[in-house]
Amino acid sequence: MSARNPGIPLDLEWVSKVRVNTQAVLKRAQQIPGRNKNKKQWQAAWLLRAVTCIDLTTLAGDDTPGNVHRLCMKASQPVRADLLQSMDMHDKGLTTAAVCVYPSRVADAVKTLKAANSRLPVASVATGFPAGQTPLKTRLEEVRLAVQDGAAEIDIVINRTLALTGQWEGSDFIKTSTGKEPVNATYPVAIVMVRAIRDYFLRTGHKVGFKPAGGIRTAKESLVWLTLMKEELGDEWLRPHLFRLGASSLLADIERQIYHYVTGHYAAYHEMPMA
Ligand SMILES: O=C[C@H](O)COP(=O)(O)O
Repeated sequence: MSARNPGIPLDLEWVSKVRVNTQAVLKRAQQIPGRNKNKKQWQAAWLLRAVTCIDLTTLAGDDTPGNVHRLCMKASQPVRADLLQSMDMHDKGLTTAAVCVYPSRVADAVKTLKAANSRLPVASVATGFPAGQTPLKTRLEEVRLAVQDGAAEIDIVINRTLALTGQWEGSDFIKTSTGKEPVNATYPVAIVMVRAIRDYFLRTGHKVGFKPAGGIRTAKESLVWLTLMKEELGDEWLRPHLFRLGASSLLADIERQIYHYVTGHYAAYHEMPMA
């Protein structure tokens, strides 16, 4: 994580002055997918970078200690060792950025990672995820309990009622969505959000991170997200302290593409077991 954002007094005049040129944003969003033309080893390098930015996530009602254990092991060794060896990346300590689970599964994740001698952070969604419609008292208690169980990062569902009525302040990271909505991370919305991050940085000097989440499933999409971040905010926002991809199944496709890069053919699904 980057240095904490101390926040600034809420300036609704600044907010109300923001204007978005919808047509220009939509045009820009259409262009970005065509802008990453990297081939072969450069593309493989970008895919490995994407892996380091993934919050490998399981947020299912039927999560168990068992599947959280598998998720953590996968996050600690996200790409098959023989593939990394072929790319001379076996000794770089490649991991995802974090694992992301429900508060009640934090202790399971922490236990597995500790046993595996991994320093990977555990992120917990909290505060009445995904609707966020629980009282402040229980929201705070949920955060306290997740931290007590060892969560290093908390994905807070903002109180949208307060946000819509202009009662909000700064944060360290902003996330597109919970991943549980019919529409989640989209490029046009992301462009508006990252430009707000840029404005905030220019005005205050504080760097806020960005996390698109929900429905990001293909290696190709991960490259588009990296391109968007690089072009809109610069190279520093291509690193896990300022950029995360919240995703449950993206890693599987990235590993398949890396397999293809290394071997020249696609792996059968049974050759790429995924947590
Ligand atoms: O924050 C993470 C998202 O809930 C994951 O969404 P996904 O299962 O569509 O990848």
